[in-house]
Amino acid sequence: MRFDLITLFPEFFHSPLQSGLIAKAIAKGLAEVHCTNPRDFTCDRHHKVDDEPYGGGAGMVLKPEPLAAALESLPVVTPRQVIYLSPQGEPMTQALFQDLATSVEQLVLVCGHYEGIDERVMTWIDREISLGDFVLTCGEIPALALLNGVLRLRPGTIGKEESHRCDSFSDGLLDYPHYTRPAEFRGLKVPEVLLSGNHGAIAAWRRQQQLERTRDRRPDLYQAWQAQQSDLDSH
Ligand SMILES: Cc1cccc(C(=O)NCC2(NC(=O)c3cccc4nocc34)CCCC2)c1
Repeated sequence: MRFDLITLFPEFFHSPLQSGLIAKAIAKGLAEVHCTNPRDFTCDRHHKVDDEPYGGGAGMVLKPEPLAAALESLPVVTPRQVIYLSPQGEPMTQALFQDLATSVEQLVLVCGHYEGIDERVMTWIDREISLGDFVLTCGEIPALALLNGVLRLRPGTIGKEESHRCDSFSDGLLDYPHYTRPAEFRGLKVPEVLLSGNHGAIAAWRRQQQLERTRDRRPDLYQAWQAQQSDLDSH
């Protein structure tokens, strides 16, 4: 899978691309990640990538020419999607990651800065996706989240030991609590069931924990899960 990051700050991605999951996937040839800087596509002496907003107001807007030129400079691998990371986008979910991981060979991720990008750049954008409803200073952080979430779902990227991790969330529940050695730490004990070796009881306890935590902490997820369950039961 090929990822193209359109970013004014390619150095932002240097360390994340050299560590962990992404580095392993790149080393295994499962992914290519390229950064393209719109500043390299400016024609003026000052390499201007932003300008004042028409209509006035504070802040600056990313100019359309450098972004469009950067996008048009990319090789095209199909199927592809050009995504603008944006607070106006559809929210990131595990289902969205699954969809992207299985439906495209190239993901172009456009990262905004300042107040955003000139609206005319949307001509080149297929989809807007958001990390969530809050204010950030840049689109690079959401881009990295999307890259990580999609890449880990591609076959071969993560070992078997990791793959169960998404099981709980892929059925829409929060995770159960995790423990490791020592069995007692500062007087804090590990739940007995986990030391029992009774795998049926352990699985039941974990499922119960997932349900309780989801019900208590995320009633929205819990309701969606219940609806999904009754759908499954009625078929
Ligand atoms: C709720 C709200 C309303 C108005 C502005 C902003 C805001 O944060 N504007 C600033 C920018 N925000 C993001 O890019 C951004 C932010 C959050 C999630 C995201 N998921 O993808 C990209 C994301 C846009 C251009 C550069 C940074 C946020």
